[in-house]
Amino acid sequence: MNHESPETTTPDVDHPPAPVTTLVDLSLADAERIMALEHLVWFEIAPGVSAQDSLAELDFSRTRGAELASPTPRLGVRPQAGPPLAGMYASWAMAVTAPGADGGLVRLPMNGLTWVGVHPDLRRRGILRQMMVEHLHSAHDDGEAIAGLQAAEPGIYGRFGYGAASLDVTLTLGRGTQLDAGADLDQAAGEVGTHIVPAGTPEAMEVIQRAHLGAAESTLGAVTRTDAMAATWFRDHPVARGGREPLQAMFATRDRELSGYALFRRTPKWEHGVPAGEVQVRELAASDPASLLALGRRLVDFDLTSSVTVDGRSMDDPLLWWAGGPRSAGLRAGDSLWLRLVDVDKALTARGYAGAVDVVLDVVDPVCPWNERRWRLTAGEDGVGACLPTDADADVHLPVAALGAAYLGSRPLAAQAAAGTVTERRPGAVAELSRAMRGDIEPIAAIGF
Ligand SMILES: CC(=O)SCCNC(=O)CCNC(=O)[C@H](O)C(C)(C)COP(=O)(O)OP(=O)(O)OC[C@H]1O[C@@H](n2cnc3c(N)ncnc32)[C@H](O)[C@@H]1OP(=O)(O)O
Repeated sequence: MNHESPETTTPDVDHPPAPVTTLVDLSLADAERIMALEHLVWFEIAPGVSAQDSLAELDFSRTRGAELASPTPRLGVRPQAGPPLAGMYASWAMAVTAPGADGGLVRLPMNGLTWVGVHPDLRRRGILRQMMVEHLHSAHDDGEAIAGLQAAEPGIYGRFGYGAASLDVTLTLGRGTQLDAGADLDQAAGEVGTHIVPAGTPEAMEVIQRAHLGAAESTLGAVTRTDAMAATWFRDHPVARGGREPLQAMFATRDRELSGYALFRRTPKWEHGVPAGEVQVRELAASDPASLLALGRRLVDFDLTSSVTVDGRSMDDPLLWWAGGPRSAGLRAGDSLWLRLVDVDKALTARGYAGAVDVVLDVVDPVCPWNERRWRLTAGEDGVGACLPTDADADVHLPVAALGAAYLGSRPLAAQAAAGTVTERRPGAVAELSRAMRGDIEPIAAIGF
């Protein structure tokens, strides 16, 4: 599919004309110009990582580039294989765990956007907008009802209909932090075995992926990698990791069954002869609280270390409260997963509800106009939902981003109404919808992608 931006003819110094760009498929043959763009956009060159290794994670069936239709010759540029890229984006066929019917959870496909970048010479001239329109329209054509991303900057994606649906909570725990979980969990955690292996081998990567998918079944908000992504995700580049150790995997097992994993690195450090090594935990997930407790206890108990930083947690994470709460755990938080309902009806039918609901939604969505209409959302006491077009009067008027924000059961619509984003047209409708969409616990942060 090619979308072309309209050509502007009136010169305007403050608002330069939108460049005419064409969106094209990218392949490994474009490696040189992809890396040239990426280096300019991210100015973050990992030493020791080849272009081939960097690009191995991309799914080239879902990777697109923006080419200038008429590139002008540029002084000081050596000839390249093709015209330089004005921008690019890629996506992966991922999955997310959402609230299900009857108090359960449901795993749903999610189009995960990544590698978004526009050449600095061409920024703020509409190229991202062109790529986002194509991305969301392609997802619609391909039947992908839910799209997600992690935003490099928080101000970018709301205008494209994404809402921040989960928080990324980082905990910093001192070595030896007491994790007070109560006698029953203490006993259950005592029955969980843990062991450490280098994460970068094919054998370890296969087990990490199994543990990752297994834990996501019971973890609201969990975002998962495909098997293909997993095969390249944890390759370790000795030069790029600097003074830190190779990535390590810690596995939890109970009765020889895999029940959780942690991925971490330690950085050696000494202060006046006292060991002060730092542990950085990149991923931590378990299928049950006892396995999480067993992993957590080992992570805060490494010799020669003094602190452990754990990324990717939630406000309801047991680890946070076992450690004594936000002040004891040095809590910091930011936005994690941004969700976008590509097809409002399919996405709202796919998740479950906390109780009965019957509301007419008047959805505003200029980027995906097929959503911009009134929809009747119903669910019975069993929480099984259905969302169908209707001409009935609206009960709630809201932008599509508000539904993305509330989709994982966090960010209640009642709170969004209080903030002025959502408007009630029938008294009581916002509370009814808000309660039905609310989850029992806060979603976990997404993995980095
Ligand atoms: C999922 C991910 O991969 S997130 C990674 C995003 N990439 C980066 O941050 C890398 C560095 N930045 C860039 O490459 C570019 O500046 C981008 C991709 C952020 C923006 O690309 P541009 O082509 O300049 O955006 P474009 O001109 O299409 O702007 C579209 C809209 O977004 C707004 N916008 C663009 N960048 C930002 C920003 N960083 N913060 C807030 N608003 C922004 C524009 O003002 C414009 O708003 P409007 O349409 O409401 O008037």
